[in-house]
Amino acid sequence: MQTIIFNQQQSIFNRFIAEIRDTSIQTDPMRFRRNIERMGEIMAYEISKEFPHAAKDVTTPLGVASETVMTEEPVIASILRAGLPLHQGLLNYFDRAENAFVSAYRKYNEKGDFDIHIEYISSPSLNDKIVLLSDPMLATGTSIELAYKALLHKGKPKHVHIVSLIASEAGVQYVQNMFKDEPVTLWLGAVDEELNSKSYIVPGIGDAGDLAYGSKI
Ligand SMILES: O=P(O)(O)OC[C@H]1O[C@H](OP(=O)(O)OP(=O)(O)O)[C@H](O)[C@@H]1O
Ligand SMILES: O=c1cc[nH]c(=O)[nH]1
Ligand SMILES: [Mg+2]
Repeated sequence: MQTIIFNQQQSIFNRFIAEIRDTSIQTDPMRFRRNIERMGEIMAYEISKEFPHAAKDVTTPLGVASETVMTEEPVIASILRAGLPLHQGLLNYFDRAENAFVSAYRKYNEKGDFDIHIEYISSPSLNDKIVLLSDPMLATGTSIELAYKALLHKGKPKHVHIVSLIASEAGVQYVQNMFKDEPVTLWLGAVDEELNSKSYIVPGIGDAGDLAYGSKI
């Protein structure tokens, strides 16, 4: 399984990662969402290089141009709710994609432990499709795992690109182990060392869903 980590290279992508981490910039939720969207756009561009392409003749006002263009559209499958701005960024470039949504949230008990609950799924057939499974945070990896298993009820993709912005080392290992024999590629913005006792990524960014959409009760 191939893993690509964007902030290991120098590019403007790293400024967007830095901004979503920065508490002085996190006060602007529109900028937070838009930075996530912009990273989704950059990732879509890089992922598109892996797609099948073929030559196509295009009629211009002055003649015919041959361009090598993508021949297949993905299904973009995102985990609610923090996945929404990343989904939009991917969709801005893969603008003919089909779309799927899975709800996953941490349900806490009195002891402070939590389970991941999946209650909603909306998806086209995934049989033999290229699927982009997106969620900005990959902490323990459980949400990705359960969302993927739920999506399998909608068909078996031929390739899955997991797209995440901030991951923990433990989460990356968990996902790499889970998908080691599968046609899966892991695209990550940055990998952080730690998970704290509440399974938040450290230094991370905090709660991505709350930063994008406000706190919930
Ligand atoms: O890898 P994991 O340990 O499963 O954690 C990552 C999950 O946590 C966040 O969602 P959250 O439960 O905060 O829901 P939200 O998007 O509604 O805020 C995030 O968007 C992932 O889905
Ligand atoms: O660090 C984390 C972990 C899970 N979900 C988040 O939003 N942030
Ligand atoms: Mg959250």
